[in-house]
Amino acid sequence: MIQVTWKIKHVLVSVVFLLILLLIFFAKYNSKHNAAQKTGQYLYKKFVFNDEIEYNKQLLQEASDRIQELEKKILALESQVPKSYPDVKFLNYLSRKRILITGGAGFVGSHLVDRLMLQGHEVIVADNFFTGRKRNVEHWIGHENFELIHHDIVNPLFIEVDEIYHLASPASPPHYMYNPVKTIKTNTLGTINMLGLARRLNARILIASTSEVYGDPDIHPQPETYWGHVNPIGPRACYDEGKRVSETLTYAYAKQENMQVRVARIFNTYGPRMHMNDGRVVSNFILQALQNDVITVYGSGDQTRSFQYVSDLVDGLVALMGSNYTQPINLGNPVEHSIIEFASIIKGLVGGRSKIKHLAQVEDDPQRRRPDITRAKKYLNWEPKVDLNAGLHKTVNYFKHELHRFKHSQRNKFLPEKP
Ligand SMILES: O=c1ccn([C@@H]2O[C@H](COP(=O)(O)OP(=O)(O)O[C@H]3OC[C@@H](O)[C@H](O)[C@H]3O)[C@@H](O)[C@H]2O)c(=O)[nH]1
Repeated sequence: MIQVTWKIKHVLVSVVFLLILLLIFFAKYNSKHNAAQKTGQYLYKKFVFNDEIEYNKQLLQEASDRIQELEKKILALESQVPKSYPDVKFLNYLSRKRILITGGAGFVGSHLVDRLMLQGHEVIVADNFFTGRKRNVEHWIGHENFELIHHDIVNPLFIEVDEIYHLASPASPPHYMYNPVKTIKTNTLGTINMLGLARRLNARILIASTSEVYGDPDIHPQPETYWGHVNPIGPRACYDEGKRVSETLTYAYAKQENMQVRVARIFNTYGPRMHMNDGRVVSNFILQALQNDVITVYGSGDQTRSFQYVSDLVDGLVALMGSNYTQPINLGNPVEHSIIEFASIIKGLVGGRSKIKHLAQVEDDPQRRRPDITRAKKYLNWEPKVDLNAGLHKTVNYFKHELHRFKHSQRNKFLPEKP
C-alpha cells in the first residue's frame, strides 16, 4: 500500500516536472514565434505591401485601358445606329437655299443654324472654333442638309451658296481683347473674303455688326443715324473699329459691285449656349450667383445695358435677310437696366448667398446703351418678344446644367476665376 502511494507520488512529481518543462518550452517557443511574426510583418510591409501598391496601380491601369476600349466600341456602335434629328420642313429645290453661316458654331450662330435648318434650308457652317464649339451644332452633324467646315475666314473660302450670314468674330470683350490683331484681321480680311465670295456668287450677304460701333455714346438711345463716339486706339478698338471697317467695306462693295448687303447692329444678347467663360456680364453674374461667389460689378454699376434674348435676335436676323432694307439696323431690346440693378435681378432670380463686390472700372466702358428700334419696327415689323425674366430663367437653367456637367468632367478648369 505504502509502495503504491509512493509510486503515485513519483508519477505525479514526474508529471508536474514534465508539465513545467512543457510550459518553459511553450513560453520560449511563443516569444520566438512573436519575434518572427514581427520580423515577418516588417518584411511584408517593406516588400510585399509596396508590391501590392504597384499591383493595384497595374489593376487600375488595366481597368482604365479596358474602359477606353469599351468607350471606343460604344462610339463605333453609336455611329451605326441611325441618328434622329429634329423635324425639318421639306422645301422643294426652288425655295430651298444653300446658306453659309460664318461663326455658325458660336452662341448666336448656332441658334441661327437651328432656325434655318428647321425651315428646311441647306446650312453650311464655317468656324475656326476659337470661341465656337462643335457641341453647339452636334445635333445636326450627319444630317443631309448640314455641313460643318473647320475654316478660319481670314483665309479665302471657295464654296457655292445663295446667302451668307457673316457672324464670325469673337464678341465678348475679354475674348476679342485676348488677341486684338486677330480680331481686327477677322473683321477686315475675313469680311473682305466673305464680301468677295458673295460678289462672285451674286449672293445676298448679312454682316453682323454691333452696338459697339456707337462706342461710349453721347446720344441716347442710339439711332442708326448716330455716328458714334469711339476711341480708335483704346483696348476695345480692335472690335469696335474692326466692326466699323467691316461696315465700311460692306457699303463700299455694295456701291462698287452693286451687291445686296444687309447690316445688323446687334446689342447685348444672352441665352443658352453662352460659353462658361464667356466673360460677359450675363454669364458672369449667373455663374457667380449659382456658386455663391461674389458678384463682380465693374466700376460703380451705374452704367446701363439693354439685354435681348437670343431667339429675338435670330427672328430679327432672318427678317432682315428677307427684307429689302439695305441700311444698318439696330437689333436689341430697348428695356434698359443699370448693371448694379441687373446684379440684384440675377441675385433675386438665382437666390443664394452671393455678395456684390465693386471692382475697378473697365477702360473705355460705354456708360449708357439702349437701342432705338424704330427702324426695325418700321422696316422689318420686328420687336423683341421675350421679357427679361423669362429669358433669364431659361439661361439660369442652362448654366445650372452646364455647371453640373463640368463638375463631372476634367474640364472644370475652364470655370471663371474667382476674384
Ligand atoms: O463681371 C462683369 C462683367 C461685365 N460687367 C459690366 O457689364 C457691362 C456689360 O458688359 P459685357 O462684357 O457684358 O458687354 P459690353 O456691353 O461691354 O460689350 C458687348 O456689347 C455688345 C456686343 O456687341 C458684344 O457682345 C459685347 O462687346 C459693362 O459695363 C461691364 O463693365 C460687370 O460689371 N461685371
